[in-house]
Amino acid sequence: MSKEMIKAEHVSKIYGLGSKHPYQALNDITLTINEGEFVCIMGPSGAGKSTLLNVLTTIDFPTKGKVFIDGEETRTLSSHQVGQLCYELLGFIFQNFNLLDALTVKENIAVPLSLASVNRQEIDERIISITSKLNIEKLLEKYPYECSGGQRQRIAIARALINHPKIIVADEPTGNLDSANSHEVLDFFSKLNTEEGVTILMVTHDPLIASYSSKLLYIKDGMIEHTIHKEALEQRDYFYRIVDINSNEAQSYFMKEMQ
Ligand SMILES: Nc1ncnc2c1ncn2[C@@H]1O[C@H](COP(=O)(O)OP(=O)(O)OP(=O)(O)O)[C@@H](O)[C@H]1O
Repeated sequence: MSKEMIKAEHVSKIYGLGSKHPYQALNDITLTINEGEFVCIMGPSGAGKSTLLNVLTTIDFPTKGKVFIDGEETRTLSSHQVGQLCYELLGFIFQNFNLLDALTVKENIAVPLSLASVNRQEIDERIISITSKLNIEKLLEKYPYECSGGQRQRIAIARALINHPKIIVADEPTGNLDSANSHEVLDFFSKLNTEEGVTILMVTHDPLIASYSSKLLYIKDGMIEHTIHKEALEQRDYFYRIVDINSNEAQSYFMKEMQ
């Protein structure tokens, strides 16, 4: 049986609880993400995609319900333990890259290891290995603002992977890239997933990007509306199913708005 990497039990998230205008962003979500799955979260703007990603990965915590990462219930951990869990298991990649312009590319990539007091030689070896895989080994002494968007995204990916995470967490990771760069990044993620068994959890708006996943969670109004498994489907047929769900949902939204 596959190992459960992330599990959510009856998770709800209410922003501004106790304020005049509380907002329920997630409503009673239960799900499991097994080791080696590549899960995409899709849904309309404001549906709760980023909130779900954040709550599943310790960036935020549920108002109600429980989240487990590798069997640990996140709410019960101290902030030190959360930091340790993130370092050992999770690699984060965001749309806006979150690179530090005052540091060189090499220093940016080394940040997670420097924070964990890994020795210099080990840091250098890991940087050489990951940057050559991502074809950015010539950029190490540059600063992020001297690099292109595609290069910056690869630097952010290198930083996320430098601690050999078991789970990659990505929120619109290709949102700022052109389609050639997006597909290069997705091919890289796919390889990590199929060849190294890295679990991937990703938010995207793009059905073509989502068609690289093995499971799609379509969320609407803070609830999981559809779950689709790729299983034996060809990527093309899986893509069409994802497109169908998105367009059916867009159509019913339009009909509701027009009434
Ligand atoms: N810190 C916050 N305080 C109050 N409400 C919030 C907060 N963060 C998000 N929300 C609200 O929660 C809902 C879900 O937000 P979320 O960012 O998860 O949506 P999303 O599906 O990722 O949207 P998008 O595709 O537009 O990025 C939205 O209505 C948003 O306005």
